[in-house]
Amino acid sequence: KPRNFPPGPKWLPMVGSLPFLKRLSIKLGSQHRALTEMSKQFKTNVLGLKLGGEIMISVEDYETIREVLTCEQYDQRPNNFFIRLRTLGTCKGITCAEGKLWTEQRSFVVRHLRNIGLGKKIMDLKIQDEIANLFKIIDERVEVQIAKLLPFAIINILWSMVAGKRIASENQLLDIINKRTKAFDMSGGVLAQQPWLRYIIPERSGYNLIKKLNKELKAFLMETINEHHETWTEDNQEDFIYSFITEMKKMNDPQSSFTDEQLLIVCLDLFVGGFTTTSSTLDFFFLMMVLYPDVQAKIQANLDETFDDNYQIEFTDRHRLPYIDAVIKEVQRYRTILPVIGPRRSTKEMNLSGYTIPKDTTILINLAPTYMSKEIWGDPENFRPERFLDESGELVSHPQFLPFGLGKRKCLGDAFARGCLFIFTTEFLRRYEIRPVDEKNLPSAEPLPGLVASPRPYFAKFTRRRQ
Ligand code: HEM
Repeated sequence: KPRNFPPGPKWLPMVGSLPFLKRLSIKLGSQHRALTEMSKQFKTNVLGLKLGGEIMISVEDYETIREVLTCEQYDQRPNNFFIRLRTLGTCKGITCAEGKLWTEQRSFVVRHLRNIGLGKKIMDLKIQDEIANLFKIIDERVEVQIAKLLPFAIINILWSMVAGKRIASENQLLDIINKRTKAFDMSGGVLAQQPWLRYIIPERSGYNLIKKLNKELKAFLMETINEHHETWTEDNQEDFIYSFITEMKKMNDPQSSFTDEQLLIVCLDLFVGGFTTTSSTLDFFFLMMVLYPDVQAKIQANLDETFDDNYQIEFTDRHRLPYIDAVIKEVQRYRTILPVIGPRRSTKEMNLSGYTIPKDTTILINLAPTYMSKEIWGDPENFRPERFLDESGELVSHPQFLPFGLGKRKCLGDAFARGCLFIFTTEFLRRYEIRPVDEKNLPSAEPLPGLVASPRPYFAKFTRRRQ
C-alpha cells in the first residue's frame, strides 16, 4: 500500500480488496452498506481499498465529503475502462469530460437548457401534458405499477426539451437503460477494475449489456441529430440540439469542442443522467404515500386548502406548500436513490483527513451514513418530513442534505428534476387516493441497489378522489 494510505481491508494479488467488498455487499444487500461497515471495522472516515488494479477510497463522513466536493483537485472522473466505454470510447460530453472541454461545455449546456425553458413555465406545461396522458392510462386501471409508467413520462418531458419530440412508446432503449442501472454500481464494477474479464464473462460483467446500449443509443441519438441538421434554420432554436448546431455553425472551427460527436455524448449524458434518477425518486415518493397514509392525507388537506380544482399547479407554487416540499426532501433523504455519488479522481497527491491520497486515486462519496446519522438527524430511521420544517411550518435547510451534490460537478438537471418531483406529486395526490393493494401485506420499503437505487416492484390502488 502507498505510504500513509487510509486504512482498509487487505490487498490480494490481482484482485486487491474486491473479494472482501463483494462478499460483504452481498451479505448486507448493497455496496454502500458494505463500505460503511468496513469503515466502522477499520475505525476510519476515509476507507482505503484496491479493487482489481484500481486504487480507491470511500469517503464516509459529512465534513470530509464537503471537503472533497468543494476541492478542485477532486473534480475529475476516473480514467478507467468503464468510464471510456460509457462515453463510447471518447471521454467527451459532460459527465465524464475533463478540463477545458468540461467547463466550456457544461456552462454552454446549463445556459442553453435554461434558455429553452428548463425550470420555467414552458417546462411546467410539458410536465402537465405528460401527467394528463398518465391520468388517462391510470383511470382505466384498478391496480397500478407506477414504476412502469413514470420513466416513459419523464424521458418524454426531457426529450421534448432537448430534441423537440416525444419518444415512440415501443422504444426498447428505456428497458436497456433500466437494466444498466441495476447491472452496475458507482465504482463501475468489474469493467472498471478488471476490464479483461469482458473476454471471459462478457454477459455477467455487463459488457454485452453496455455494448448493446451504446449501439442502440448511438443509432437513436444520431438519427435525431441528423434530422436536426436537415431542418435547422437560424430562426429555429426551440430545442437544445438546434442551439448546439447554431453554436457549431457560429464557431466554424475544426479545433472547437462543438462537434457532432460532442453533441452525441452530451445528449447521452442528459438522457442517461435524467431518466432513472427522477423516475426512481418519484417511485419512492408514491411508495411512501402507500406506507404513510397520514402524510398523504396531510398533503391532500394542504392541496385542497390552497388550490381550486381547475388550477394547474406550477413549480413556483412550491413556496405556498412547504409541507409537500419537506415530504419530497424526506423521501430523498430516507430512500436516497444515489447513496454513493461520484466517482471522482484526485488530480495530484492530496492530504485528506491526515491520510495521503496518491494522484489518480478513484474516490467514492458515500452519502448514506450522513443521511442515517443520529448526530445529524436525531431519529434518522424514521420517515418524518417535519425535520425539514421549523416551528412555524417554514422550510429549513440542512447543509448535510445533498441530493444533487455540491460544487462544480453538482447536478445540472436539478431544476428539471425538482420541477417534475413537485408537479407530479402534487397533481397525483390532488387526483388520487393511493392505497396498498392488500392492507395486510404492505410493499417492502427496502431499496433495490444499483447505479441508481429504486423500490422493489409494487402495485398500488390509485382511486379518483373526485369524479
Ligand atoms: C432526482 C433526480 C436527480 C438526482 C438525485 C441527481 C443527482 C446528481 C448528483 C448527486 C450529481 C453529482 C455527481 C458528482 O458529484 O460527481 C449529478 C450530476 C449530473 N446530473 Fe443529475 N440528478 C438528477 C437528475 C438529473 C437530470 C434530470 C439530469 C438531466 C437533465 C441530470 C444530469 C446530470 C449530469 C449531466 C450530471 C454530471 C454533471 C458533471 O459531471 O458536471 N441529472 N446528478
